[in-house]
Amino acid sequence: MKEAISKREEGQALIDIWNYVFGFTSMAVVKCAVDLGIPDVLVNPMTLSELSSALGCSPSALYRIMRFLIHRGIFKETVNDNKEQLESTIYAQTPLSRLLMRNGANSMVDLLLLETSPVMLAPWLSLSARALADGTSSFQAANGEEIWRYAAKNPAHCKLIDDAMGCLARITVPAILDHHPEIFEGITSLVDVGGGNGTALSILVKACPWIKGINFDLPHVVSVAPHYDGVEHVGGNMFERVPKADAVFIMQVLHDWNDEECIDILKKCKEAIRANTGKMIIVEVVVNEEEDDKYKRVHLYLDLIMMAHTDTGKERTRKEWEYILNAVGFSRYTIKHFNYVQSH
Ligand SMILES: C[S@@+](CC[C@H](N)C(=O)[O-])C[C@H]1O[C@@H](n2cnc3c(N)ncnc32)[C@H](O)[C@@H]1O
Ligand SMILES: O=c1cc(-c2ccc(O)cc2)oc2c(O)c(O)ccc12
Repeated sequence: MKEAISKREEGQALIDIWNYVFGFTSMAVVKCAVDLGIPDVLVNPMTLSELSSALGCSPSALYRIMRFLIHRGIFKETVNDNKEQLESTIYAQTPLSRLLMRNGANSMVDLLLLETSPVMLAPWLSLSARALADGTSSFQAANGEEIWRYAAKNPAHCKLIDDAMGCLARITVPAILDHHPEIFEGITSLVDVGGGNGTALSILVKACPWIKGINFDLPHVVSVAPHYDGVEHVGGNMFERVPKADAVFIMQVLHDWNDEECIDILKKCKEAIRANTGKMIIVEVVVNEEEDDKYKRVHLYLDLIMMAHTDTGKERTRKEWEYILNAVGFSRYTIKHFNYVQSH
């Protein structure tokens, strides 16, 4: 019996291994579909010939791309009810492809464009045993600078990062407001440290008009940030000084840094919050090592993204966050969970 199981497992392994040898194909074909604009064009079901003429691309190549994406559940193929047309099937959207529409609800396009950019892909190729052994930053090995200095010197890439983070903020901030609106009660001013182009704060102050928002990031980032009512952009360095406010909000920033750097950043944040009644709001992933929850794969992806894209960043478990919070002197804290997605 045991031998039969191991034979079956070995057989399955010979199939599964190809997911890792050719895994990049899925990302590349999804990127191709987004570049072609297939999710946006296919708002109404179309035949292959209608889609290829709408996109201006070869029907034979398009057929093969759609065949792959349908197999992965990104589009679907249904019976063509229009009997006047020769083609018996039509292509249609799915919930997955709607997330790849450039202006769709919860669009993930800007994050996909960041992750599939040559600058962000290159570090994965230098994520070698040597780099892991001597702690060389893969991003720096591939691009010559650590990510934030690189972004300061390359405005186009900085925009890719800012747009990607804005795309995430449009998903995470509404989820935070939906699950935990009480967090923002009693706050009249809030500084978003590492707030990027201000997308997160623009959503927050719209939902909480009693809050004055200060979007704090590096000078080269805020200098090109759009105007938002209720949001003041301030340039600076979070390792030196953070603008004062009732509350400090810091989202997906600490995971870019090691423990000592996080402690330094949070000490500057602690100095900035209103004495006695001020509030520190940290939005980060908490890796659940005990059980396999449905977000664990995303959290582990993210941890490796930090390994590839930052010098010292990582995702952290509850215990690892508690070490940092205690080291900063936050004796009292509450960990509130929220799901990125509204799992109906
Ligand atoms: C991963 S992004 C997070 C952006 C935003 N909080 C969000 O979640 O959408 C990290 C941000 O930290 C900013 N940052 C990096 N080093 C900084 C520093 N020394 N001072 C202030 N901001 C910094 C970057 O410019 C970037 O906007
Ligand atoms: O490439 C990234 C992606 C993220 C990221 C992705 C998804 C999330 O839910 C949160 C964050 O964060 C990054 C980051 O903080 C960074 O410094 C560089 C790259 C990325």
